Amino acid sequence: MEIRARAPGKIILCGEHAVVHGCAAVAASIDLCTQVLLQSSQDGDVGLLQLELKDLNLQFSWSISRIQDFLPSETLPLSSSVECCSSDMMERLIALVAEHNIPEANIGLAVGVSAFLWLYISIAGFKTAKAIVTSNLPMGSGLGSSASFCVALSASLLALSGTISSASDQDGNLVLGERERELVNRWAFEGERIIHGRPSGIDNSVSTFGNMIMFKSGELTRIKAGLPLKMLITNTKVGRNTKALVAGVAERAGRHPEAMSSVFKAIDAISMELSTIIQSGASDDLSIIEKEEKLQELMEMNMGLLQSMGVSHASIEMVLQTTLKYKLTSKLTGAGGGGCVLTLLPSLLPSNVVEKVIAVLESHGFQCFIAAIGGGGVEVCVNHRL
Ligand SMILES: Nc1ncnc2c1ncn2[C@@H]1O[C@H](COP(=O)(O)OP(=O)(O)O)[C@@H](O)[C@H]1O
Ligand SMILES: C[C@@](O)(CCOP(=O)(O)O)CC(=O)O
Ligand SMILES: [Mg+2]
Repeated sequence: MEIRARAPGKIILCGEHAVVHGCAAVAASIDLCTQVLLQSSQDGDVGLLQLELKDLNLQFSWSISRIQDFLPSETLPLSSSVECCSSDMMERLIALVAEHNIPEANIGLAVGVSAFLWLYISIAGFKTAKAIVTSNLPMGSGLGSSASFCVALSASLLALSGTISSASDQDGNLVLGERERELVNRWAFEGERIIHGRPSGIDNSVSTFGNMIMFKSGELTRIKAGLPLKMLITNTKVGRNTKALVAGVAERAGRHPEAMSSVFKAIDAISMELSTIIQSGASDDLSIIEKEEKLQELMEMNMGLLQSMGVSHASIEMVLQTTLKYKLTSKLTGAGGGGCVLTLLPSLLPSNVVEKVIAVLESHGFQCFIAAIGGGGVEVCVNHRL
């Protein structure tokens, strides 16, 4: 049997970090994704669990009996009853991963590989298989590579275990119902927990369900954009780690509870207003230009509040200043501390201005692209004949 799953990355239009503290945030899927190819029963590889991270040219392999010796197996696999990874289990997973020498430059991968092992064993049990992962999402840049990795893995493993077994459409993709997507999402959240420490759940939700969502206290509301949105994404290429940044914000909130709670509350109000504007249709009293101006103002306010949380970075400030010279508004997206920055491209902006701003940003060593926003969520395709 061969299973393919693909899950999109995301941009957060408003509300990152505050969403971890129960406030509203707005996110949309983008057309960059992580793909997992899961091959069960490889000839000659019986008794092995293999993980190949193709883009990084890294391979991991464990004998199933070694994993069984290492992990308490009484309750596994769990597949339809989602459970979180205990701290004892986490320590064992880290020890299993540490048996492989991960290059120092990729050391952040250790938690991703631990999440793989946890999801694999919890959902599929001790089966022989090989997972080949590819992604065109920059890793650790704020575009939700961790969530799309966990969503694609969870979906493929739930299909392998037979827990999700819907009919296929004409392209061979499983037609996933709401409950099946919900199960994928819950497992992916447990994977995100291993990578992020304290995720809000917004990234795995938008990767699972796609399109545009508002997310608050674990509740997802779908948003139908009535306004065409075009965003330039600038990757500063400054590496950072979501777990550390989220923990830093929590520590600041611990030191200044009243002030930080006001910051979070302001962001909540900004997210609500932003989602109302995005959803308003063409028949609304305000013209598209007026709506875009409001969005720019809200993005600017959100960025100011993110600065007050301590998650900006010199590279992000450089993008803000550069785009401001062209009267364009930008804000960081994701956890900040480097990573990616969004710039709203208003509908009447001449294309030569976009070209000029991209040229200046790229001359600083940044990488710019325009991603399509709001495509579908996770897709799974099962081939029983292989
Ligand atoms: N394709 C992948 N293979 C293995 N691990 C991955 C992959 N994509 C993401 N990860 C894990 O997620 C981490 C990056 O997640 P994070 O810091 O949340 O940034 P982001 O989600 O914005 O890309 C990586 O260090 C790695 O542990
Ligand atoms: C900072 C946060 O709001 C988003 C993190 O996104 P990313 O991992 O940087 O793509 C954390 C979360 O919501 O779990
Ligand atoms: Mg992440």
